[in-house]
Amino acid sequence: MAENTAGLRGITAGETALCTVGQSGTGLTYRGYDIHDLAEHAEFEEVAYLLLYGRLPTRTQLEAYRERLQGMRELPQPLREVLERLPADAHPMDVMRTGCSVLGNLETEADFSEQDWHIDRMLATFPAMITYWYRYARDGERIDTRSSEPSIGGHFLSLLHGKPADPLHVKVMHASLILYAEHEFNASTFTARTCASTLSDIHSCITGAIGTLRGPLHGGANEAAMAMIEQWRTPDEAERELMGMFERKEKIMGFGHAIYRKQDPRNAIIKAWSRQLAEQVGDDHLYPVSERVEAVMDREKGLFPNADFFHASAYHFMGIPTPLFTPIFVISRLTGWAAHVKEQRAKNRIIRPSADYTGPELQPWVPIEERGE
Ligand SMILES: CC(=O)SCCNC(=O)CCNC(=O)[C@H](O)C(C)(C)COP(=O)(O)OP(=O)(O)OC[C@H]1O[C@@H](n2cnc3c(N)ncnc32)[C@H](O)[C@@H]1OP(=O)(O)O
Ligand SMILES: O=C([O-])CC(=O)C(=O)O
Repeated sequence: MAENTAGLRGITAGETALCTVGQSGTGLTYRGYDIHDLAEHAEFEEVAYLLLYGRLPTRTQLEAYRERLQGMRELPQPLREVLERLPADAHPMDVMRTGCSVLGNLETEADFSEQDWHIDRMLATFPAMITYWYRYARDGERIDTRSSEPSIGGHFLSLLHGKPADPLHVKVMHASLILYAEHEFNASTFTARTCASTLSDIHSCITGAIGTLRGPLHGGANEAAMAMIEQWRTPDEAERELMGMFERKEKIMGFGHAIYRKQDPRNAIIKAWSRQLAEQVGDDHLYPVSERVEAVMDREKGLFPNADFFHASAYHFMGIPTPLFTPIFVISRLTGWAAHVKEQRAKNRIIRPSADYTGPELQPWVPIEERGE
């Protein structure tokens, strides 16, 4: 029987030198480097450089790159004004989508030779874009969007909390941003590449990708997973409620994957950080609940946690509000999206697949007077 190709599953839709997903069943590499090595040894900015510029930076290149990004963090005043006008109850992913689009109006990519500058500018401003809106909407405060934190993750945390970031949290942010940075032809990256294939500008590519990442079947799953686990006070309660969800045929967010069949290699890494953070904050239920959910999903459904599931508890333990979880994914995945846009532009043909027609046969035209009420 022909394989089920709905959702383009199993169809090769192009080439990439950026990433392999599940090539050996469970593996993940960025430009040939294993995700375990990157998450253990690298800082996020090194991985961003690797993805965007094709090789790991030397120490001098990394320092220069970090300094360049630090110097680009200030938000343009008209963008602040737009952010202030967005509703306080807007979804932060909608804020990111609008913010990116506004930036593209204020600093338009006039020519592809400018692409690296615009990518760096987005990388530098996205943490401030979301935290400026969040702090204004929540506290009515117009925060200073500069910080002395050299890393993107530390910068995000210090703007969010209004104080220097905890060193352990900075480490977790490096790992988290590395894990989320790139994943081949996932839905949001494919959106970015499709947009790029029309020779559109970089902000349009990234804005479209943000909208695609927002959905709960993709990046939005980390928030949905948090909403689920925070309802449960004990592992036994979690197990009982999960069994009810199975009966009602509900999807369990943060589990399963379109490509991986046995495990998502990012899970063990973020799970270990979640465990360490649970110890740091003295958590006695969220981490045990998460572990029970993992065990029950394996026992009952043979499904494993994807990158999103233990990100929920990890981010929560760092004091990050749930609606900001997916915007952090944006801050990270921007690097993968942008690297794919560059790759598409370097060897472009407009992406335009075909469809099998399932509509009616050719029909005679019916004038409007003859169509009835
Ligand atoms: C960073 C990321 O984007 S990772 C993905 C984040 N998304 C989520 O966590 C949302 C929950 N998971 C899902 O919805 C899916 O697993 C997806 C969207 C990730 C992958 O979808 P698909 O490729 O269609 O999944 P797949 O073909 O493996 O599904 C096989 C079966 O398992 C079921 N299944 C898969 N995931 C789940 C889940 N999380 N909960 C319950 N059942 C599930 C499917 O409904 C399907 O059953 P069916 O054949 O009776 O319809
Ligand atoms: O690859 C996918 O389909 C989804 C995913 O895990 C990601 O984008 O990180």
